[in-house]
Amino acid sequence: MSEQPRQYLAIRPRRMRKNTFSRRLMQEHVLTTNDLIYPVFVLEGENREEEVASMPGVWRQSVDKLLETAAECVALGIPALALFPVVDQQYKSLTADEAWNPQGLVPRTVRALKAAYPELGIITDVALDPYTTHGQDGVIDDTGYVLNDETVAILVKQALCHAEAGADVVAPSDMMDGRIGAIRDALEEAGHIYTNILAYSAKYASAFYGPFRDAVGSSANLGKSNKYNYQMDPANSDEALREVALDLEEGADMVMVKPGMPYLDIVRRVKQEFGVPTYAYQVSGEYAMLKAASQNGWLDEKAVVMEAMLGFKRAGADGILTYYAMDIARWLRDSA
Ligand SMILES: NCc1[nH]cc(CCC(=O)O)c1CC(=O)O
Ligand SMILES: [Mg+2]
Repeated sequence: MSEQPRQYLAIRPRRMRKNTFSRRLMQEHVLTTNDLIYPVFVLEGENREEEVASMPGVWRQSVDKLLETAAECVALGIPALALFPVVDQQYKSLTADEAWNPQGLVPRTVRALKAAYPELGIITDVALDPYTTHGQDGVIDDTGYVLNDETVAILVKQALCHAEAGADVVAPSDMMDGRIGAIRDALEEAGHIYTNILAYSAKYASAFYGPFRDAVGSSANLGKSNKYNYQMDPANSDEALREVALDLEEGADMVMVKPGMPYLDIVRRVKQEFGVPTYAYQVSGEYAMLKAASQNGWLDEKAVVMEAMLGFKRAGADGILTYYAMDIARWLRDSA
């Protein structure tokens, strides 16, 4: 006996999608300005602004100009900036001493930003690549291998220098082992008990960092070498959980997954497993892709950027570091 076909569809998922009100009621995730961290590039001098060739709309700015950008971020309600220095070649060395110079570009910029906009969160990058002549994130031996413990000792000085300048959050992005614990101990000992650590726990050896290395001028120094002996293999996922577990045990307050869009599975697993504040970095190459396609008229920029943001939120990110932060904040404001 053949089965009778059903006469009516009891379940029609499209019913809920038919009207705007029910689509709104059914919406599971929402992006707000509270989710945004804006990465900025600072350089020496006054009244200087240079657009990054491979990142149209992204600028390297001297501190006075950066203060104007910060004012806009405050007005737009962006919670925090992530600061990256463009260091003059003359200050680079094998031992990256400039990384912890209290009069260096980063501490000077932090002091200026905190004095002008105390409520704006300032996140500093803890890593040696802007300060080494070879562009690696740490100090190297004569084979070019990045030395772990020697590097961590310098990262501790760098993090302390940033905290003393008033950074709210120090963000080690170097992937050395044990640096979170060493930095946490040093901060506690120095009385900086409220300095947050945002650990780049799962940072992959990614080709999507290309435009960033142009922006800070480390790509020429790096040449043909790579970062495979400290950044993670894109083939791995369990390893990310082990890295996050270690950084949390060592005293990280927040963890970062980087890059973003090709690694949303990692964001999801980290958030699900640990339930800690989890961030994703939509990196320079992701920005460059979306920007280039939009400039060609191949993609609708606002639509794809907002869709990408919802992807991060769905995956479980509590916030997104994105070069689009100011554009997004304006779009959110104008559609409110
Ligand atoms: N400490 C290195 C660092 N800090 C920020 C980025 C990349 C950020 C981006 O691509 O937007 C990188 C990657 C790298 O050069 O290995
Ligand atoms: Mg680690």
